[in-house]
Amino acid sequence: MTIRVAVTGAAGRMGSTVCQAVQEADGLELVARLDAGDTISTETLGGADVAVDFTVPTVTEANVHALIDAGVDVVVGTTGWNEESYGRVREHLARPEAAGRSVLIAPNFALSAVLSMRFAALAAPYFESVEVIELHHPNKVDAPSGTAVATAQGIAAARAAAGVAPSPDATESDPLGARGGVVDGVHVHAVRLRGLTAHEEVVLGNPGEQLTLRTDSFDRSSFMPGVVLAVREIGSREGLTIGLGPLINL
Ligand SMILES: NC(=O)C1=CN([C@@H]2O[C@H](COP(=O)(O)OP(=O)(O)OC[C@H]3O[C@@H](n4cnc5c(N)ncnc54)[C@H](O)[C@@H]3O)[C@@H](O)[C@H]2O)C=CC1
Ligand SMILES: O=C(O)C1=N[C@H](C(=O)O)C[C@H](O)C1
Repeated sequence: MTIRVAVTGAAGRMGSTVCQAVQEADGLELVARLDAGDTISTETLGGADVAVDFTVPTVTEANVHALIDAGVDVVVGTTGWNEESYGRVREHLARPEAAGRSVLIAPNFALSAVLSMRFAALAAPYFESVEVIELHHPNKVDAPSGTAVATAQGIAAARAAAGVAPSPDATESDPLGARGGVVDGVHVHAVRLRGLTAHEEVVLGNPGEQLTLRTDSFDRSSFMPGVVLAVREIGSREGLTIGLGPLINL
């Protein structure tokens, strides 16, 4: 059976790459390309079964609610989500009129990044210190990256479950914010550099040793197998799924 796919943010870097990947994938058909200024409705979605949203953090939540109302399942790669916005989607999906609808929201669809997040959570309880450094192209509008936030949250949860103390840090003065942002107690640093695409390092330290986990998306093609998998699988899932991990037994 063919899965009909609409893309919101279709003119963007990710959206246009997704359109091409959908057109090249067996069993998928691209039926609508929407971007800023286009209304989301049953008509404009062109009979889609699934919509893929790669827009901007300020609009993605509204798009997801509109897409659920328009009767499609939704795969979301846009960043900017948090527990409150996840909660509103869960509440929407629980309404009778949304019965059977599913949403998957993943901060990163690249296998290397998904595995790196998992490895970081596994390693985090075994080290005194851990910090996250994300590095991206300078056109990115949000910092830190959604991946870095999710990585830090996973690290913090693993350390809390294991009863590990906070990373040691004697800093008393930091007028410029040079120690970066802090997500659930984990320091996160953002680099924006022309020439980069999407990269992340998790550095973990003990006396006399360091573990570095690094993931590099050199090209947006790295995200496409995960997006296509999510499009294929979303119809057989219920409610809200967060991350690609559950689809690949991670
Ligand atoms: N989950 C993942 O694996 C990945 C996630 N991302 C995230 O995807 C998002 C998009 O990234 P890029 O494609 O690089 O950005 P981009 O700026 O190239 O594309 C965003 C597109 O959304 C459009 N847009 C803005 N408002 C809209 C609206 N109301 N309705 C429909 N379209 C609208 C813009 O016109 C633009 O074409 C970002 O949040 C980024 O962090 C990026 C790469 C991988
Ligand atoms: O904006 C990007 O480019 C990316 N955004 C996502 C994020 O913020 O984590 C995923 C990937 O890092 C690329």
